[in-house]
Amino acid sequence: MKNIYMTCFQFFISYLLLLAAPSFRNNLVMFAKVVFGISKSHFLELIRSESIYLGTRRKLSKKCSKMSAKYKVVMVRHGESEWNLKNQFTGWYDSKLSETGKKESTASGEALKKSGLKFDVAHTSVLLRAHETLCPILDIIEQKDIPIFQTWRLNERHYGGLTGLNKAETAAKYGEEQVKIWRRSFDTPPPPMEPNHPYYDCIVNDPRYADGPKKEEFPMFESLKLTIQRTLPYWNDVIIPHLKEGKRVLIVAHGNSLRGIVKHLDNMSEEAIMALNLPTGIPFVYELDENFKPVVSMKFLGDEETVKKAMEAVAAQGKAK
Ligand SMILES: O=C(O)[C@H](O)COP(=O)(O)O
Repeated sequence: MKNIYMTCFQFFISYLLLLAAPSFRNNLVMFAKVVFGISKSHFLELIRSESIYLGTRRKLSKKCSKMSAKYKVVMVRHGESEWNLKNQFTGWYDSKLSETGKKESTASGEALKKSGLKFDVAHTSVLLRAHETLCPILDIIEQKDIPIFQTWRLNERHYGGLTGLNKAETAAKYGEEQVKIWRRSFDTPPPPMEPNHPYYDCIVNDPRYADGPKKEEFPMFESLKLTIQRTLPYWNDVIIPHLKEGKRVLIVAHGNSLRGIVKHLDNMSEEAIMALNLPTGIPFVYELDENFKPVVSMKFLGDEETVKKAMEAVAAQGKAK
């Protein structure tokens, strides 16, 4: 009985705080503190992760639903790679798909087949894991003959000196916060890849880069901001013209090159994009209006719970074991 009185009292106090405190966020923080007894930082972290994933998307789809769609683009982050499996920073290292990654690619193809989506053109990076994801997809949807455009501009962001390091071990050494900054901050880049780095030669001298990037633009590290600076020209100069020609576009690329495109399309803030972790091998659909603004935003071809769990697993890769 005493507990019931106590709970009612807490709700009453919280209600008064909701009316009295100056900002809505502070109100919520106080409400959570009084009723659930959780700290401000914990509560803000909860708001951040939940609201970015659910709230922002709901807000976007509400805003979008009034407009009419003219273009459709489907994006897929490649399936799990061997280095994803070993939890190593990969960037421009050319890791192959793991066995799970191969199954994810097949599952992507099957999801696309089930949804009846067809394409006129596919765009991908020059990295094997993206190509190994795209091929079974096209096979399953019986569209092996469509033109495929490969470009370094859709490559994963270059992880610089972190390339090859284990993410959990790096978190244990430098702290989870630092690893989160390297992985998810908008404009703090990882340390550069120096010429004595074990993977420097195989990346810089890889013949597939003979036609670009130019020597002076060849990255030695990239933040998300820098990644967007080389991805967006491709979106604007190649993909948009294809859409304007009425082509249905499929993009198979990487966690961070796709995050850059998503940030651009959904006009996400630097803070909001930090919380987005794209899962491997689950296609997602954008429908765009005549001005290339989303009418349908990041609609995954997978059930919400599976997608959410897969996103959380990607976020957790940067935790110390
Ligand atoms: O390059 C990598 O290591 C991954 O493909 C993307 O990694 P992230 O989720 O740590 O940015």
